[in-house]
Parts: sequence; C-alpha cells; structure tokens
Amino acid sequence: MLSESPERLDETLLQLMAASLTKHGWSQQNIFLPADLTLALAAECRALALVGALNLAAVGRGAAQTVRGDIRGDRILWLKAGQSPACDRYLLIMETLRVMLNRSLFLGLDEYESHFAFYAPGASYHPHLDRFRDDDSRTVSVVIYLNHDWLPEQGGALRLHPAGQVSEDIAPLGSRLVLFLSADMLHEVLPATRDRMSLAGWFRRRPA
Ligand SMILES: O=C(O)CCC(=O)C(=O)O
Ligand SMILES: [Fe+2]
Repeated sequence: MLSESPERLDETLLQLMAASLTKHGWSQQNIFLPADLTLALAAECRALALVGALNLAAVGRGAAQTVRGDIRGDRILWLKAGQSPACDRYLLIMETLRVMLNRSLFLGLDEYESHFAFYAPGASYHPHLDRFRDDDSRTVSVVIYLNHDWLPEQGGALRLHPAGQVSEDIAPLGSRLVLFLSADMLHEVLPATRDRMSLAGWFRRRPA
C-alpha cells in the first residue's frame, strides 16, 4: 500500500536528512507531509482543542512531574493507534521513517511516541533537552508543524541551540519536519501571536 500512496518517502532525501542529523545534530525537510494530511491533522488538533480534549503539558517524569505553565505552556494529547484515519496515516509514515533512520544510522530505534501540541498565543516552552535525566530511551526528537501560511513575524519559532554554534530559528510552517538528537540539542519554543499546532514525537531505543 505504501508504494502506491503519496506518502512514500524519498530514500535519497532521507539519507541526506540522516547525514545532516549526524553532522549537525539536527535536520529539516520543508514539505514532508502531504498537504491533505497536514490539513486533516490540523483540523483534528483544532477540534480536540475546542472540545477541551487537550491537557496542559507537564515537565519532568514519574513522581517529579509537574505542570509549570511558566516553563511550558502547550496543551497536548498523546496519540494512540486507531485514534483517527489521519493519525494512523501519520503513524505509518513515522514507522517508515524509523526503519529508514535505522538503516542509515544504526541507532536501534524501536518505538515511537507522539502527541498533538497546541500553543495558544503567548505560550512558550523554555530551553530544554528532550531526554529525561533518569531515562535515556528518547533518541531522536521529531516535530511536524500543522500551521497554514505561517509568517515569520507571527513568532513561534523553534529555536535550536547547537553546542558551540549560533542558534537556529525554524518557523512552524505546515508540513515541515524537524529532527534533532534528543540528548544533545538544547531547544525552545518562542511565543507566537496566533495558535501554533504541531505533532511532537520521539523515536526511542529500548532501555538497556
Ligand atoms: O514544537 C516545537 O517546535 C518543539 C516542541 C518541544 O520542544 C517539545 O515538545 O519537547
Ligand atoms: Fe522539546
């Protein structure tokens, strides 16, 4: 089925992304999701926000988890297989990406977890690493943006802080994919003047 569908991933592009991930610690591709899928996922995220199905995100893990709107202001919903046809299409694409990344980088990625994220105007996420102190399974972070016609002056950039290099701002433009190494890449989300929607996810290695 994948071979006939528009979401077939381009092996050459994927290899370039994997190379950039290794060399720079991050990588992006601008038109990663098919336009119709981006629209369907955006509509689903907005509908979930409207009915109150998204919850304020916590920081930390396990017993140390707390909601700290001053550190992190997004509302999220973790994805489950079978949640909707659009989510299943997205999860299938991420599964293909996982297999391709393993083929190029030998990272041993064996799971994917992902949530919708909705940042209302003014919400942000302070600089952080995605890997938890007591759990090193998160290996590659993935963000896909769902925002139609995003303008740079609307803010909301993902700001990457690669060690020893100048920071990099990436606008949350619909269909765009960003990958980075969860353990190493300090990053933050800047506040925006409009709603900012995304799917954030993590390829994980089984804990040793
Ligand atoms: O939405 C983004 O650009 C990044 C989100 C993020 O850093 C996270 O959810 O951990
Ligand atoms: Fe993050």
